[in-house]
Amino acid sequence: MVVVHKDGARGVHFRRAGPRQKVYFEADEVQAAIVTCGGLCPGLNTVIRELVCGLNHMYGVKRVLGINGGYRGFYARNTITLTPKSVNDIHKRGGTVLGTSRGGHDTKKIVDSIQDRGINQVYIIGGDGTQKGASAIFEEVRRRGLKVSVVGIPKTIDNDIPVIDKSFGFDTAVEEAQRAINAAHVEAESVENGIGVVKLMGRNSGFIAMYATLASRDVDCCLIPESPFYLEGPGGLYEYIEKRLKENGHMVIVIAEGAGQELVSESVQSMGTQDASGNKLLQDVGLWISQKIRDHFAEQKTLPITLKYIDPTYMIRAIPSNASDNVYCTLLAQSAVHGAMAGYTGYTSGLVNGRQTYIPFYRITERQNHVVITDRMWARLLSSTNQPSFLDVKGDHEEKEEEETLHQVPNERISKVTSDNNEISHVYPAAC
Ligand SMILES: Nc1ncnc2c1ncn2[C@@H]1O[C@H](COP(=O)(O)OP(=O)(O)OP(=O)(O)O)[C@@H](O)[C@H]1O
Ligand SMILES: O=P(O)(O)OC[C@H]1O[C@](O)(CO)[C@@H](O)[C@@H]1O
Ligand SMILES: [Mg+2]
Repeated sequence: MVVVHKDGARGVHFRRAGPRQKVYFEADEVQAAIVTCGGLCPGLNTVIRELVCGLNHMYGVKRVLGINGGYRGFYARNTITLTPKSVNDIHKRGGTVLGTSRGGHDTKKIVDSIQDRGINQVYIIGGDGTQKGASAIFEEVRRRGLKVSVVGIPKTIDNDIPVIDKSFGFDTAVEEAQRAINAAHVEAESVENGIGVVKLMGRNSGFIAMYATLASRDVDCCLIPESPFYLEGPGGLYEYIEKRLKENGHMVIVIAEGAGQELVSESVQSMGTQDASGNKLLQDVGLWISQKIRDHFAEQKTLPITLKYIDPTYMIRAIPSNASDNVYCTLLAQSAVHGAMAGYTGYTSGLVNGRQTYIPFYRITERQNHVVITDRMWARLLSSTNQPSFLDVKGDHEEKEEEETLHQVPNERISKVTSDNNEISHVYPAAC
């Protein structure tokens, strides 16, 4: 059964991944290359391993090169020969055996290198930036009329790549985040009015924070970039912390690194810089919020708190992938190989509605995936933590007050629509 939204976009279908009857490349003419770009993610080595083994075992391809250190490795570094033997154990290690980098994408130099080395299959593993780079390589390869398959494999622990169900490594990262949350909870519940603050990755998308919170059940408040929050006044964070401490004696806050950046910039001078790939560098919201909470309760003098701040940032992405991510990485890599061997190009291998598919690059690069705070999952989180939605921002308050002052009806009588005849009748309130 196919379930569609009544008003949703129709007619977007992706080609199903898998082996094809007709194989475009002869095994001995294939010169494949693999590159990993952007930040680390659990499962990178598994994908590399399964690409090498898939090419070799399924199609008899013997020549596979590893490009060292991300995109710039195409023109600035030596390559590594990859064989099933050399990659045999790498899935047990975190990181990427090929190395990675940000920046350094020079389309012309990269395609020159592809041409010079006689590469005819390029497997590019990386996040949203990497897929944009892969798309530029694909266009340049096409412009030059080269017989080269350019294939993307989506990677990001932030889960910010659109269309696909989720990115590999995400489950592993969420699982590892549990350890930090658990530590924060143990610290918080061991003292009077203890607060544990955990900062997790997610610069534009709060998926890791949201799923880590839902998985844990120890988290009382989850703050993500998509849901602006405020500290002071009714419905604010300080009020909620006070309530939670009075109710429960301790609390845990999970905050995504991209949350509340506008608040931090108000009080800390913005660095206003970017990384080598052009991604905005963020302020440390975890440190900032911890200090704000400490200062607030110190000023109040009514509720002495103890706050512990845990920042497991790189720990959740520098680890090997768990069992389910290993399976997922294997399927992505095998699908990528089948597509390239069949002669497809300009696609990303991805899971869509539970099916392995080939997604044209432009679908992946046209937008970013975000937590939709009006959607079910965020509502489920709010029900689970019972935290404020922070939708009642100051502006809304003012509006509400204005609305309330409009209700100046004579207080003896109120209007009601009757359910049986739909006529408006006037009834007296029960208390009168
Ligand atoms: N618009 C773009 N066009 C071409 N290349 C790009 C573009 N954006 C980024 N890249 C290149 O892609 C590589 C990785 O980009 P980036 O550092 O943004 O990481 P990413 O792939 O988005 O992964 P993540 O954000 O998950 O760490 C870099 O080498 C960068 O130069
Ligand atoms: O310090 P680096 O390597 O730039 O990586 C940090 C960024 O990488 C990501 O993990 C995405 O890969 C983001 O969540 C984070 O902001
Ligand atoms: Mg990115």
